[in-house]
Order: sequence, then C-alpha cells, then structure tokens
Amino acid sequence: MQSLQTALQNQQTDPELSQLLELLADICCEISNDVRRGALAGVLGVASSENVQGETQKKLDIIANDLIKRRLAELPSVKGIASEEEDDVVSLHSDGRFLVSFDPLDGSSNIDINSLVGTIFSVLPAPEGTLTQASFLQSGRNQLAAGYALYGPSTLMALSTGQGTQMYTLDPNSQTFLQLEAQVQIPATTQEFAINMSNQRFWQAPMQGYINDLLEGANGVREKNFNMRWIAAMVGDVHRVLSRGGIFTYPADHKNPDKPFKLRLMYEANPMAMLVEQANGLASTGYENILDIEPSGIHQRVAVILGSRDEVSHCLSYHA
Ligand SMILES: O=P(O)(O)OC[C@H]1O[C@](O)(COP(=O)(O)O)[C@@H](O)[C@@H]1O
Ligand SMILES: [Mg+2]
Ligand SMILES: [Mg+2]
Repeated sequence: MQSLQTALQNQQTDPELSQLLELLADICCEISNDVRRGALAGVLGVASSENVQGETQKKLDIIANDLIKRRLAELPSVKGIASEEEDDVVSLHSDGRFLVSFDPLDGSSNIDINSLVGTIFSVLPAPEGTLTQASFLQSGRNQLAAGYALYGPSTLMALSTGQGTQMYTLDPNSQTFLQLEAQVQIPATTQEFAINMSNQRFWQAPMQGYINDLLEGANGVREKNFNMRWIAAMVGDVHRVLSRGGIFTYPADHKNPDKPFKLRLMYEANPMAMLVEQANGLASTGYENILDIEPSGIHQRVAVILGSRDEVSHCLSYHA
C-alpha cells in the first residue's frame, strides 16, 4: 500500500499543497487519537459555550478546532481559515497561497454515544490582499482539494485534489495514512437512502413526493424496495455512499422558519460535493449543482442531495 505522501507525489500534486494535505492528515491522526482515548483523554461531554450558529459546543468540537487552528498556523502557505466553530475568519500568514475551511468535528451529537464522527476540510486558493470573509466566498469549483477523516472502527480518510477520489486508512503503528483505493467509484444506481425521517412533515412538496415513492417500494412507481440508513453524521452517511452507493439528503424544511437548511456550504456541502463528483456521483441542492453555488457567507447553509448519479437525477426530476 502506498502512503499518502507517495500517492500525492505520484499525482504530481503541487508540493506546497501536498505539504498542507499531509499536515491535515497528521492533524486528523491526532484528533483520531483523542477520539479513541475518549473519556480517558477527558474529551467527552459538553462545553459551556455556543458557536456562532447558536449550537451548544461539545468539548471535542473545541479541542479539534483549536488543534487544527494551532497546527495550520505552522504552515506559511496558509493565509487563513474558516471554521464551523469560529465566528469570523482567522488570518494566519499574509503571503499564504491557501485558505482552509473546516468542520473540526462533524456529527457532534454522536460523540457521547461512541458513534461515528469525523473532520471535513476544503482548500481554496487565497486571493491577493487583506484576508476578509469575502476571500472565502468562492464557488466549490475553485476547491484545490477536499477531504474528510472518519473516526470509526478504523480511521479512514477520503481525499480529492481533482484527480478522482482516493480512500486511505490510518495505520495506527506508523501513524500514517495508506491508500486503500486509488479511484473510488459510486455505483450509479442504488436501493438505499439516508434522510432524517422525523422532519418529513416539514419538507417541501418535491421531497415529500420523492420519499413517498421510495417508501412504497415494489408496490409503487419505483417497482423496487428501498432500505434506509441514518448515521446523523454527514461524514458517516457520505462515507457509506462512497463505499457502496446510495442517496443522502438534508433537504429544505420549515421546522424552524429562520433556518430552512441544516448543512453548511463552505465546510460540509462543498467538500463532500467535490468528493462525490470526483467519484462519479452527483451533488445538488435540488435546483443547482452544489459546486456552482456562489457563496454569500462563510456559515451559509444549503439543501443537499448527493450520491448515486441515477438516483440523484431521479430525485431532481421531482424538483424540475
Ligand atoms: O440531528 P440531525 O437532523 O440528524 O442532523 C444530523 C446532521 O447534522 C450534522 O451533524 C451537522 O454537523 P455538526 O455536528 O458538525 O454540527 C450533520 O453531520 C448531520 O448530517
Ligand atoms: Mg458538521
Ligand atoms: Mg461540527
């Protein structure tokens, strides 16, 4: 198995970008060690704070955020960062070439039940001039790299630099990532969907119609049965989609009129959309390809429908 470092060299990745991705991998390895030690490392439970989005922070949200911020500051090529757990962007090196957006810990509600969590990251080119929020407001098509680490029974990492999506596994002995798959391919068809069904009555008509037809299974217009999975961590649900196909969606809902969408564009939807598209899948809001969205804010939220190409297209036909 080739190491992440060798794989990036073989792909002729820009050396400074490789250095950044290797650092991100190293940081994820450190977070993985904290997650594994759990209560022994004192990382479980809630912190006494809220993030900019009014969500209660878990200790591990803050620990992971501070670790990523501190370690990325070591690299002169990083101009600034944006994080789910930071109100504003953070300036690092004024001459840096890269911007990094991240969700330090995705699936926070899973931490205390010892279930799947992960870290999601996205790398953009840094525009010239002073760093502001506007520096980050670039469409997902501009991403130089996107990836996630999944802290599960083993620690895995999915990564794309625009040359397909690769999957790596963490070797706990050498503390390095080794390549499992050089070209992840999401099957075009599926019989598996992922959605938080408890929000059903709050969805808009197109999603109501689509999910109703899935639930009717072999007796309905789809003429086949569908299975449902919901991990409650996007990183886990997207990992399943990359592993064996499926459709994952967090659609618009009117449960809370001030918050029609759940997932954040810059550090959840965009990096996952890149990984999925690079693995032959599709990622849309229902009306627009996620990677084509021109962002309006670093914490902007969007509807997400992603996964197996034919199934996502089928779902989009309800939105047409
Ligand atoms: O609570 P719900 O509706 O199941 O939402 C789960 C969704 O929320 C998230 O956990 C949000 O991410 P954070 O944990 O980073 O806030 C997604 O990963 C996941 O898909
Ligand atoms: Mg998240
Ligand atoms: Mg998070």
